[in-house]
Amino acid sequence: MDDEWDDAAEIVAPPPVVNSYKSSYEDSAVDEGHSLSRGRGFQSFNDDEFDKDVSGGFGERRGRGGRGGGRGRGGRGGRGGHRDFETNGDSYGDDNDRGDRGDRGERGRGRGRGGRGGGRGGGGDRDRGGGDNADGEVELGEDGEPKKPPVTYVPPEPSNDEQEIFSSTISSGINFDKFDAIAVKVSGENPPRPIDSFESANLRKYVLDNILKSGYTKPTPIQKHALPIIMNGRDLMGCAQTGSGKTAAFLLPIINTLLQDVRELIVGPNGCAQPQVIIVSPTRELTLQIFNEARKFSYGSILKIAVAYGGTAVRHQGDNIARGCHILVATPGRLHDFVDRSRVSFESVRFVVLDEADRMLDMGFIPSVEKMMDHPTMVALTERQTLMFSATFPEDIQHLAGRFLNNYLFVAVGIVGGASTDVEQIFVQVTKYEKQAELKNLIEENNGKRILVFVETKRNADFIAAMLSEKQMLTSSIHGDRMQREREEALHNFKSGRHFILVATAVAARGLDIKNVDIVVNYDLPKSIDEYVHRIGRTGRVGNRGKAVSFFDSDQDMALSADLAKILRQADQPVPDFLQSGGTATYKGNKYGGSDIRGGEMYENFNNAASSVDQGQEPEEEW
Ligand SMILES: Nc1ncnc2c1ncn2[C@@H]1O[C@H](COP(=O)(O)OP(=O)(O)OP(=O)(O)O)[C@@H](O)[C@H]1O
Repeated sequence: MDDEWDDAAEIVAPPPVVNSYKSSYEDSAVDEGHSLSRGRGFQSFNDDEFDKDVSGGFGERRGRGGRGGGRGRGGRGGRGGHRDFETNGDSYGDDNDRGDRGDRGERGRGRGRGGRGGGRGGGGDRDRGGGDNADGEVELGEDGEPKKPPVTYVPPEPSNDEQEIFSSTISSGINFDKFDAIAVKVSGENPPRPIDSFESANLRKYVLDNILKSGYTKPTPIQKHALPIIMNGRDLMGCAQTGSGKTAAFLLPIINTLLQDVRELIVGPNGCAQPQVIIVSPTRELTLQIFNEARKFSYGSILKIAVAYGGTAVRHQGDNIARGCHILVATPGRLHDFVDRSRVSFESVRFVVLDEADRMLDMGFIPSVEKMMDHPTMVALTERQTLMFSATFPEDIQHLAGRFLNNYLFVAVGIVGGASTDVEQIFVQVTKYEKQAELKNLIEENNGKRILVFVETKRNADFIAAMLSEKQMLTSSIHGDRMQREREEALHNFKSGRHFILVATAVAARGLDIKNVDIVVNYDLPKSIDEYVHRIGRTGRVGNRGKAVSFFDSDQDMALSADLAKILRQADQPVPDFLQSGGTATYKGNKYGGSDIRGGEMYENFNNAASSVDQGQEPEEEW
């Protein structure tokens, strides 16, 4: 179908929006989401059409039909008015998600979970399957397959209220100044000198003003190094502990460069937008968060920021993007949807950022990243800057990363893959039968504290949330089987304090910056140490103290014990006896600021890394 847009590169300013999360989320009706596209000289995306014939390629294996009704999600009946377990837990789901999550892929270690067994491919985010109607019955299409309703969810418009925009920051805590004592290792050719202060960083006024409005008084170590490196045109692989300001470390210099050296915003023929910055991250919620951070740091400037992530109406995002954007923040699946439709191309790219880069380069997401980096329209490696950030960066993944980087600098603040020392890590030895009672006790003892509970399966997330809600403990849940509206609502409820407990799968493990998370509970421990580090990093951010309580079940978790013991020792925390005898650690972080794989010795894992990618496994986007 011919769905040409206006050829003109004319940019129409987006309409002012006043919507807040509150008002939008409290309206449970599904918004058709057409409003922005009408009468503005742009031809809109047609969601139905978009959904129908997106073809091959990694990004768009969205697998909508397969998930939804086919798996008998009858248990989700009543989702329309569902309010996150305030009434009762009606969403047990019934996917066999133990198996689904088999190839979590962290560090390619696998830990014996095995692969998923095909059929659910997807190079990035995947729009939610439909197929089950409100009564939990499966609607079949002409082909007998579960019918795919178009995704109609239009997320709330971001606020334009200055106060709201700048209120997202977590205030720095008492240990913020201790960041400066952390050893920093910089390697690579001719690194520029780190900055001492934002004021001395040669930033443009807009940027500096926005930093001050954000309440930042001095840069964190990763910011001290990353700002001059990026502003000097260099590629960077940056590793620093969770909650230490990596987002601003790349956004500030990028925004500064865009404002310093302004280039025309190009919207090519047929409304194909040519963003100057592409930022990809592995989850929808993190993508949205980075989008809001980019809006914050560019507030008041001419820069246009757009966002693209799955589970939402394509038309709405497409229309925004088609107005032209300097910065596009996206999940890989939705990004490729737009690229394959020639709605986005990479000709004008100046910066490519992989946030949570080790995840983006693990065997699940690497096909999407390769597809983007090797895309015919992508600017050559030497003509763009490529930036990668994460708190964990296994050496095998660093090797893969090298192919996308040009003479890069490597900055490691503290131990690569180490846990934030501001998080007190407590372990409780339990059997699986004791976990529920243990969790209830913990919540009762910490009445009024904000608690983020991680579980391994989507089913368990729903089950635990329902169980707690029945006990009058207001709880939300977030996982890959919930609709995007529900996911955002759950996160909003938790962030706003409406619900004090959020039960989550690994979908919430990385990057999310939520104020006042007092305790992270690992109800189930993850299978990889990296994920453990990211999960507990949802608390204890920017110098605030946090606490993580992990239920250790010897029958399930023994394989992780040596890595856990090592992480604890590195953080100078006591190691319980039951973690002492757990075999060999796989995690290689050392006490001296981590390592740049170009140093030599670490090439040993290279072959393993390459072969795991060759298997072409899908990413675990449906955590
Ligand atoms: N220089 C600073 N001064 C005070 N607060 C800061 C500073 N830089 C960042 N922050 C705040 O610190 C919090 C954590 O930052 P951010 O989310 O970028 O951490 P991160 O290192 O990316 O963590 P993760 O590894 O979990 O993704 C945010 O609320 C951010 O606004």
